[in-house]
Amino acid sequence: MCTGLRFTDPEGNLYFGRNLDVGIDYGKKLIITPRNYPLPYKFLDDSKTVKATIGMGIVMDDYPLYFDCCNEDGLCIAGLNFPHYAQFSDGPVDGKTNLAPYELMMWVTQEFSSVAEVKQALKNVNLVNKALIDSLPVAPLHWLISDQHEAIVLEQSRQYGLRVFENHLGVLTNSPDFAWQMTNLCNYTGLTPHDAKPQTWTKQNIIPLGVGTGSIGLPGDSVPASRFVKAAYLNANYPTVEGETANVAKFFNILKAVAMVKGSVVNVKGKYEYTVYTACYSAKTKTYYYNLYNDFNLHSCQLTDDQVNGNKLVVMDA
Ligand SMILES: C[C@H](CCC(=O)NCCS(=O)(=O)O)[C@H]1CC[C@H]2[C@@H]3[C@H](O)C[C@@H]4C[C@H](O)CC[C@]4(C)[C@H]3C[C@H](O)[C@]12C
Repeated sequence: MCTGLRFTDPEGNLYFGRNLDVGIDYGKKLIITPRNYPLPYKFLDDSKTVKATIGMGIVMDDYPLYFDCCNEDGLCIAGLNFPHYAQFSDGPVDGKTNLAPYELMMWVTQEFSSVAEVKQALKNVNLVNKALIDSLPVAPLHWLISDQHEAIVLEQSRQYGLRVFENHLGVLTNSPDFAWQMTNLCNYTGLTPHDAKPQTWTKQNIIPLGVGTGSIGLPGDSVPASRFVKAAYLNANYPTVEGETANVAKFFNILKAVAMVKGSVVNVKGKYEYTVYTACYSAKTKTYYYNLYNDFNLHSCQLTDDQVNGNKLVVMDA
C-alpha cells in the first residue's frame, strides 16, 4: 500500500511526497538526474533532460526509474499501485503521445513546469503496456501530480481509458479508482475534530469521556479506502503552520498516521507489508527529506548547482 500527499504552506510553498508501502523491498536509491542527461523513449524521439530532478527510485540501464520525483521548477509526481484497474494499451496509437508507464515520470518532469501544462498535454497521451526491459513487469500504477497551485490524479483503466481528476484533497492511495474514493468520502461527512456534546437518551445522560469523540469512525485499518479517508481528514484538519521545519514535521506526522507497521498486514506471499520509506519534497528549498522503517532520522538532500549541471546521474544509498 502507499499513500501520496501534498499541501502548501501559508506562503504557497509546496510540500509533496509519499509513503512507499511494500512487502518486498525493490531496493531504493536517492537519485538526482542532472540537466542535459540522455533521455531515451520507446515511442517518441529520444531527447535530453532540461530540468534537474530529484527523487527515490532505482537505476536500470542508466535510466532513472523513479517511484516519486520532483523537478527544479517544483513539479512533482508519484506512482502508486492501482491493481485490478490500471490497464495500458497493447500498442502505440497513431497521432497520440505514446508513453510507456515507466516513462511518465521523466516525461512530466522534463517537458513541463506546471500542472496546467501537464493537463493540457495529457489530453493526447496514450499509455502503452511496455516495460523498460522485457524481463521487467509493467507496474500497474496511477499517479499523483502536483505543483504549488494544484494537484491532479492520472489513471488509465480498461473501463474508462485515460482520465485526469482534479485533486483538492492532496491525497492518493490505491484501488479502487479516484472517483470511487471521492464518493466513499461522502460517507464520512460526520467526522469532526471537535468533541461530541453530552446527550440525553431516554432520560439517560451520556457524556463524552475523553478526547476524539467527534472523529469516532475515522478508519484506522490499512485498506486503501481507509488510508484515503484518514489521510484526507488529517490533511484537511491539520492547522496551517509556518516555516519549513514545522511543515516538514506536519508532512511526516500525517503520513506516519497512515504508515504500515510490520505485523499488521501479511500479504498473499506471506510477507509483512511495511512502510519502507516516507518522503517529503520542499519545492521552495529544493530539498528532498526522507526517513526509513528502521531509521527515523530525518535525512535530506538539496538540489545544488554542481549536481544539477553534472553529466552523470547522482545515485545515493538511501
Ligand atoms: C509497489 C510500488 C507501489 C507501492 C504501493 O502502492 N503498494 C500498494 C499495494 S496495494 O495496492 O494496496 O495492494 C511501486 C511504486 C513505483 C513502482 C516501481 C516503478 O514504477 C519503477 C519500476 C517500473 C517497472 O516496470 C517495474 C519495477 C519498478 C521498480 C516499479 C516496482 C513497483 O511497482 C513500484 C515500487
